[in-house]
Amino acid sequence: MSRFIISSHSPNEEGNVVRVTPESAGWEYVGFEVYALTKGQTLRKETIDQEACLVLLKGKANIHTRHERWENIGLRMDVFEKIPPYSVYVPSNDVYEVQALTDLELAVCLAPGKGTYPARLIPPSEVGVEMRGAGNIERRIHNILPESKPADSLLVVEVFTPEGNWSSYPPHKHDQHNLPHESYLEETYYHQINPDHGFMVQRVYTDDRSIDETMVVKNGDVVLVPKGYHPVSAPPGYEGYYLNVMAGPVRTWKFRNDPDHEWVMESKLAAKQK
Ligand SMILES: O=C[C@H](O)[C@@H](O)[C@H](O)CC(=O)O
Repeated sequence: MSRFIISSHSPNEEGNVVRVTPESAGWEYVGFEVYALTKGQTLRKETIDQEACLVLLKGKANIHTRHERWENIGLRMDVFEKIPPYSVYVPSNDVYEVQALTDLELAVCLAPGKGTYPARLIPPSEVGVEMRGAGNIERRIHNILPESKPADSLLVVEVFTPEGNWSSYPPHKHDQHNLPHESYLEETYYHQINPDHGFMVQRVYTDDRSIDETMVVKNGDVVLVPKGYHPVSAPPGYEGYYLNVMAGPVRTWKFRNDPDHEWVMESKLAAKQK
């Protein structure tokens, strides 16, 4: 098993099925958790020194923070409905309580917080939707918490890769603090697959090939991307979903394509124009 794959497990007593901390990942910024809560179950956490983006992957909930409450939020009952999710942004030094109104799958995206912004609801209407690429590198993007929306560190996005297509392609990286050309962002991929017995292929590799791992990813796996390029491929018959969390010293997404392969994007876009 690759050192970059963290597999989900059955829910523990608080419903947690996977947890990545900066310490467990061996990096500084990104944390990530997924909870599978049954109807009526409650999860309560303090954010302390981290900001959080609570993404309702599927199901409905009441969510309260220290000063705010949102009742009966949630729309999709499966990520592959491909409708943008409800999310809640919670700053550091706050607390959140999630009451599951249905069986609920909740992603908790974490990064260092300074308490700059108040807790807020991010409804589906505020999630930017775009189709990126063309042909067999076209994919659907839901920009849940992009750098155009306020947060201290977090960037959160979800991606749908059609069967037989590639995403995060041409391969790109963001592992150098070299603005304005490139930003240093740690990244997690939380994968789901439809149908769920399928697999995805993800490669993580660096220019010097000091890292070069090609992984078979199962439903519910988290892939850590500490550095390097990180393309994803969906085999025929299997649609891929992943939720990305990114964070680093500066909250901006400036990536560099692998120069060997960046011609592919222009080629596919040109072919689409014909
Ligand atoms: O750096 C961002 C992540 O790799 C993905 O969100 C990627 O950009 C998704 C895509 O372009 O297919």
